[in-house]
Amino acid sequence: MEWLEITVRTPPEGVELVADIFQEIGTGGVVIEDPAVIFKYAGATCPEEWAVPESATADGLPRVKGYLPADGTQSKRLEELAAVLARLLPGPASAVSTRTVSEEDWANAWKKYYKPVRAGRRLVVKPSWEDYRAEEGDLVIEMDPGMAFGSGTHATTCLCLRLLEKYVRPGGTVYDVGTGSGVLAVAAARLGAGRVVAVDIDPLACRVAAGNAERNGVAGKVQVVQGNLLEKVEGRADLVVANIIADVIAAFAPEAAGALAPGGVLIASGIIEEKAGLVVCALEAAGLAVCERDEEGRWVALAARLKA
Ligand SMILES: C[S@@+](CC[C@H](N)C(=O)[O-])C[C@H]1O[C@@H](n2cnc3c(N)ncnc32)[C@H](O)[C@@H]1O
Repeated sequence: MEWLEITVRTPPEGVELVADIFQEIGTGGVVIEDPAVIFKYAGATCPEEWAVPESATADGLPRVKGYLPADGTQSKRLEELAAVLARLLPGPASAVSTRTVSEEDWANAWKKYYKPVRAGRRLVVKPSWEDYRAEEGDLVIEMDPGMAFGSGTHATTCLCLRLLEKYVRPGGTVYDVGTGSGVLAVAAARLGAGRVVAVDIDPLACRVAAGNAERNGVAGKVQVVQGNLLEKVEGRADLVVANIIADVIAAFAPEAAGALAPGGVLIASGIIEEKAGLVVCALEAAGLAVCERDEEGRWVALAARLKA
């Protein structure tokens, strides 16, 4: 099915009005891209996590987008929109542009950029729809991340996979906190962990993670739990891995330390380099000694052992 994407650039005070007009001409939901909001949140967390197209912030003006089915009635409704806009928001400040998007392309566009990636010495993460000829010794993990984070290609995930190769012990228990697609939980199980608990706060991620555990033949080892950090998980693990963001990791350090068996290891990722010091301090305060630091670009991952 094809859709007409209508974009109206407007001064901030026009955003609500344009959104109302879209509702009136029957676009259903609207998308608002407001540079002020984007910068507020991107600045407060870290810009690398926000894949914001440059066009969305180029002139500092908000954009309101609505979608109409490209079914032959769209020209009439576009005319209505132009007439109402001219009346209510006169002047060059509000500009309308359109493009046709196909639902199929839209839902699947990301797939063409997702190719098998090697992380570490043995692990290879491959999309479920791609062929890959495994080399001797490869541990191939098949992923379909859907809408969940964790295709395996992000630097923060690769860092975790590399550290998992070093720290997973055969038969050990692993907690994967913020499992997303389940990529790290599946990797831990394939690397020989005896039991893996994969937790995510997002129910959609939990469904995707369970599907990926099944796809990789490790559903019997991987228990998926929906919950906040380790609130719903009892007992101790030999390894806890958490790829979230620096502030969450720092706050989570005492809970992680409490969930580790003596000598157990926390692998923490999703840490932008400016915040690595803050995380190291939090880990040490929680009784964890940093034993390894790995980096990719501006991302840092840490392995820290619970002091005996
Ligand atoms: C950056 S993704 C990591 C996904 C995957 N583990 C990977 O390494 O590619 C972070 C995940 O943490 C989850 N998350 C964020 N805050 C959480 C919390 N307080 N408790 C559990 N999961 C959380 C998010 O829903 C998201 O799926």
